[in-house]
Amino acid sequence: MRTTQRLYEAAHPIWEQCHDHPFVRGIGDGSLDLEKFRWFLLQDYLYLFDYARVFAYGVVKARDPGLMRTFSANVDAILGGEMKVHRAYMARLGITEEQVFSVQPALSNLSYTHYMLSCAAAGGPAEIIAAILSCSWSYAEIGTRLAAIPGAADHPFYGEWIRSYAGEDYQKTNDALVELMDTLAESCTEAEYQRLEEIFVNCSRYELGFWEMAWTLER
Ligand SMILES: Cc1ncc(CN)c(N)n1
Repeated sequence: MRTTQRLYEAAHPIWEQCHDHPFVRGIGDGSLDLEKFRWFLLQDYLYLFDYARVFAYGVVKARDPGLMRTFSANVDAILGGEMKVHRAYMARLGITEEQVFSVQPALSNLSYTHYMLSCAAAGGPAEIIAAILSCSWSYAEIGTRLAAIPGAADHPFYGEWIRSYAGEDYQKTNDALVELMDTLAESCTEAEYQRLEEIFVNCSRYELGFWEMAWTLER
């Protein structure tokens, strides 16, 4: 069985809770309270800077030039690609980048990013990809599932969010990361695999916590 298939199965019950979370459901049926989305957006914008830093660790730790370029391209894809959608929503909601920086990250957010950064600091490229993969992959799945709800991707406000994660660019970037995880784990021992699974499942738990943080407006 592919490593990513094992990882997916290990985290599957948590991912299903993410799909069932009222915040995610609210994006899908358009009923999500704007105040909750606004809080999510602010927190997620802060989150993505650290997420990009986790990839930057990969640039430092990779020995192979091709792998360095992959990590570097992902830093770019986050700062210039995914965050562009956030900036568009911020403009719609009248939020400036300066205002985001005056917001305190919620503890669920801070704990998540610090966990990923500590895995990246202590590990190598495989641990780094394991730490970012549940983030990238779960959103790819959420985007795809939400886009399959009739009318959801055309919603005047939440449609753009759905289209960005269901879109070809995001899906392709995620597919490449899934493939990279399999490549990097190809010759790992069972004990090394267990460490990757631990990281992947913990990050999936943090993903669920992030939805809950936004839903409860955790400060
Ligand atoms: C918390 C979180 N997790 C995942 C993603 C998708 N990159 C995100 N933007 N934010």
